[in-house]
Amino acid sequence: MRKVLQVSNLGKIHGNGCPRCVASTGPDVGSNICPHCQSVVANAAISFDLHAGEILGIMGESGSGKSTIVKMLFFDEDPSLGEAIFYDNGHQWNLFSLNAAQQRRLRNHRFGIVYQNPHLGLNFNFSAGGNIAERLLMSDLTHYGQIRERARDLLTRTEVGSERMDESPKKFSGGMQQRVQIAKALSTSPPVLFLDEVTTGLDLSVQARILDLILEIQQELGTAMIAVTHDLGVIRLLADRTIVMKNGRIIEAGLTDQILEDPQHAYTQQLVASAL
Ligand SMILES: Nc1ncnc2c1ncn2[C@@H]1O[C@H](COP(=O)(O)OP(=O)(O)OP(=O)(O)O)[C@@H](O)[C@H]1O
Repeated sequence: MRKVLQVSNLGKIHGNGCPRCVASTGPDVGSNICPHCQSVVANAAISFDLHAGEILGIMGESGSGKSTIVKMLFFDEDPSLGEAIFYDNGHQWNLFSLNAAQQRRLRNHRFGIVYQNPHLGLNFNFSAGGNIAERLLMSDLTHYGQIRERARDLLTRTEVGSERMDESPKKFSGGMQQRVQIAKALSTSPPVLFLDEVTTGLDLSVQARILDLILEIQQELGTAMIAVTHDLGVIRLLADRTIVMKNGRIIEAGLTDQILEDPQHAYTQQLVASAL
């Protein structure tokens, strides 16, 4: 399958860091805090590929470093270590060597993100349609009629309903707000979509419908996605392949079915057993 992202040895250290940070933290030590300099090694030695059209799950307990991976790839945080290559229409972008304008361009055109907290993904002072328009205006589409048409389409497709286009998302339920975030992220037809705990905190039936929508998008648009979650149910339903994290490191990676049926690492075995 065609590769869209190649992540190599990525890592993030909060604090001054020291030469012993990486070797002195991780699952073998049971901590992500460097005993020598007290820096937090949010993650290190993170390597994986993302292929066109697949959903890659990143699973692990709170604090294991999952969200930090997505934050670095979406340029919300600068990495301390490693690199990532984005393969796009014959171009290869070395993500962390790009200047700020190039990074902004990728964020606005080629990557989309849906956050757990809708306040991070949406501007609650704008209408649902206005939120989509805001993203489209940062890309190439500037014609008012075309923007409204695109917003209407997206809100229909994500089952928010085009009749609610001019309402603020602050009046919407949590599930609807996630749908508006998804519509906004999809507005530029990005080949890569990042999903950070998108169903956490929602009712189970609402969660199920959002997960169905995500699968429909994968099937219809062939969008490659990275889905960060601590929920094994979400992994089971969405992810083709899964990475399991603990104390800032990948402890297991492979096809989701294999990981769930025959987990190799003791920690994964415990996670799977506790969800049964
Ligand atoms: N700005 C920061 N300064 C210091 N430590 C931080 C900072 N941001 C994150 N961390 C730490 O980095 C580690 C990884 O955080 P991250 O948010 O990636 O974990 P996570 O697995 O996504 O957890 P959660 O599911 O709770 O969001 C945690 O120990 C966290 O406390």
